[in-house]
Amino acid sequence: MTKYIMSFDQGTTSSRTIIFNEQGKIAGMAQKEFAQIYPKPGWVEHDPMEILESQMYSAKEALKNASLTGEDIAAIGITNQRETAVLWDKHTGRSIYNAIVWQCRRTAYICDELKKNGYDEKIRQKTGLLIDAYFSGTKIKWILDNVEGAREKARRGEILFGTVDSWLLWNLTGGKIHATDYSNASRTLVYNIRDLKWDEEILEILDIPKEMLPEVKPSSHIFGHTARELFDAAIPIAGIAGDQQAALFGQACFKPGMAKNTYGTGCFLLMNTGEKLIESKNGLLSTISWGIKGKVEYALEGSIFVGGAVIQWLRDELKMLQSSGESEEYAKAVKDSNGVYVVPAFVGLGAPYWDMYARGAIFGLTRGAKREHIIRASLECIAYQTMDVLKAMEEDSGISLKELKVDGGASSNNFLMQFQADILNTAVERPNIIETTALGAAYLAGLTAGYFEDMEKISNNRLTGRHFTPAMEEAARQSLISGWHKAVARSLSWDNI
Ligand SMILES: Nc1ncnc2c1ncn2[C@@H]1O[C@H](COP(=O)(O)OP(=O)(O)O)[C@@H](O)[C@H]1O
Ligand SMILES: O=P(O)(O)OC[C@H](O)CO
Repeated sequence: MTKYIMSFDQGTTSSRTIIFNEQGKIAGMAQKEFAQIYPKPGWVEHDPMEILESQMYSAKEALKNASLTGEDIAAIGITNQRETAVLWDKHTGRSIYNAIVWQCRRTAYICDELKKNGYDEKIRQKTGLLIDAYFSGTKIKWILDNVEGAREKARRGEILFGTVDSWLLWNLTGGKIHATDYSNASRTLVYNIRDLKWDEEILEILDIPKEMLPEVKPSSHIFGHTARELFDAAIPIAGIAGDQQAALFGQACFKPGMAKNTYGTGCFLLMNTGEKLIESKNGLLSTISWGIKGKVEYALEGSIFVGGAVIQWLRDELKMLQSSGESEEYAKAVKDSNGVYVVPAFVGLGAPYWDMYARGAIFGLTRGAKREHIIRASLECIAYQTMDVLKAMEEDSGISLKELKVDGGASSNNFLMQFQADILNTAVERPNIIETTALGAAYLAGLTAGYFEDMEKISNNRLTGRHFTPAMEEAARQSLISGWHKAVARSLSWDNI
């Protein structure tokens, strides 16, 4: 009987399940959006139960769409929005606070304190990360500081922490397995990516009890089996990776120097650096890409906090669009942005600026500025931000990319992809399947389950979809870029001066 791999892609705005066959083709899929909770400016939360329920709903729908049952699934792969922190009670299985989302800025004051105490270099050396509210460490501390009795219970091992993969794994296995993989652990700010251990010293600085942390396992590994009542089958959960690392795997970027950019809620440009841990001098992160067969490999990462989310903002908050896809027509309806620049620093700016206090702004408005210009400028800012991190990456790695591999929801926008190629003056290559995050998790699970033979076979599955070739005059390019940098400079430090 033919079997399939089921991927759970738990993203920032929706939970998706995609079922793949042996050629990496999609046999069925389903998706469910869930609520974004903004209790205060700059704060972002999710309800952990809604994360779980939306994921389970999409899994059942995907099976139905593909006319399959749990018995047809050889293995499950999990991939997830990273850094988002969930704390739950081991006995009741209930979360003790909403999930604090990676975008949330509430712990900026804890980060300032850490910086004031001179921990920057130590933390960078050990974790490959910078001190920023983005990562899980200060979010865990915040919950422990703010939920009465939580720290004592955590010390007794009664409260558990997990990134979203761990939360799903715990629930899928009926509360039996508390684990994560190397790639997710490397985003917590408390994991030593050189020694491959939770870092006792950083844990002490943040007053986080070690007892609450998950076991860290390889990304391609049998973590456990689903509780039989969920899918009428005990399916092995055989792969876990953070969504950006999973996309790197799904794009078959297996060799050092290979890179991809994913355009989802944020944008994340990752370059495989193999077994070498490259320290950035230009505001990028060093992170674990995956651990397979007793070996971990590293990546350089440029994290952009708001990518496709700027389009979602135009749609949901400003009501300028009915759908995200519509942005393409509006952008093409005008010949340029008419001097308008959008800086989408809604939750500060990530790489390479790392300013927790930058805030969003629209510059260059004149009486002639129309809705189309603002929509176009919103798409353009996604490409400018990618240009900034790509430049940093080329400097750090000494590698000049001949072509940028892209994926993620917003990469379906042809205007954006052409503008990206133009502004980079580098070709952009979009694969046939832009769901590479889910595909990467399926590959990781399928390798362990013996479903995919090896990484070479996986590389052969990759089909190129469309190439975008740069076509902008150099003078025009330089002039647009300088306008962008002027706009960014004016949005910095907005919230703390
Ligand atoms: N055609 C499009 N043009 C521009 N943005 C888009 C388009 N389609 C989707 N998006 C944006 O991409 C994001 C969704 O991409 P996805 O990869 O599903 O994200 P995530 O995994 O972060 O939830 C949303 O922010 C949405 O606004
Ligand atoms: O949900 P996504 O796809 O935007 O990914 C979020 C990242 O993992 C945050 O680091």
